[in-house]
Amino acid sequence: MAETVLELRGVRKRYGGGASPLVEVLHGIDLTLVAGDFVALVGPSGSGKSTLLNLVGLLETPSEGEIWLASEPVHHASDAARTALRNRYLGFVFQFHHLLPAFTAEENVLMPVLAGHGRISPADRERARALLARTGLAAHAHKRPLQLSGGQQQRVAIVRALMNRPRLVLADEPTGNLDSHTAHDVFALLRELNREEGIAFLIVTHDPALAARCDRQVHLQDGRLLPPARADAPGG
Ligand SMILES: Nc1ncnc2c1ncn2[C@@H]1O[C@H](COP(=O)(O)OP(=O)(O)OP(=O)(O)O)[C@@H](O)[C@H]1O
Repeated sequence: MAETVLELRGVRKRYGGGASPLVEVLHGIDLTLVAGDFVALVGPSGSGKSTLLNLVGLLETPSEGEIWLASEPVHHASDAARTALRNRYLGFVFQFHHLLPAFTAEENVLMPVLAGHGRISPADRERARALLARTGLAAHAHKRPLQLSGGQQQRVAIVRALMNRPRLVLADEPTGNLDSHTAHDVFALLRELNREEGIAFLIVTHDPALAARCDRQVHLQDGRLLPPARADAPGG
């Protein structure tokens, strides 16, 4: 059986308190992802997708419930521990790539290595070059972000997310800023890297066509996950 990379048990998130009213936006989320999973997180605006991604990304803490990454409980981790856990287990891809404009593609890709280990080894450089070549960017490794197209910039951001060999990549509208043809290519690349590297992906997307290309869709509505649609259900 594939190794569990993420487990949420009864996760609730509330905002406010004190002078402002307390509002619960996630009402008891249970979710499991295993190695190699390729899962779309879908739901209407305001349903809680970003909140859920921020909790899994250890950018926020749950009000109740448990979050496990691999076999580690992370819901009570300190700020310092969360930073270390993020570097060890997680990669991030956002709608806007957030590449550093003053640095080349290769330097941008090496940033998480520097952040995680404090130094860059020859093996790290080799992995960076191999991944850039794998994603069709060999000739662009020494260019700065502004010298690259939108699709190329997003591929650099994807390579950057994979550098530390994460168990799980969290992608928030990773193709939301691209034209549909480029979005298709970038999504296909995510899929190939998922298969080749066995990394699990949790992808927030508003695009039903892209969501349909994932192995599984999890639907959030009003802060709750809907039961999975059954393939044998009428109309399903
Ligand atoms: N810091 C906060 N304080 C108070 N309420 C918040 C906070 N962050 C999010 N919310 C509320 O939580 C709910 C879920 O928001 P969230 O951004 O997670 O939804 P979403 O599904 O990602 O929406 P979208 O698709 O529009 O990005 C919304 O009602 C939002 O107003």
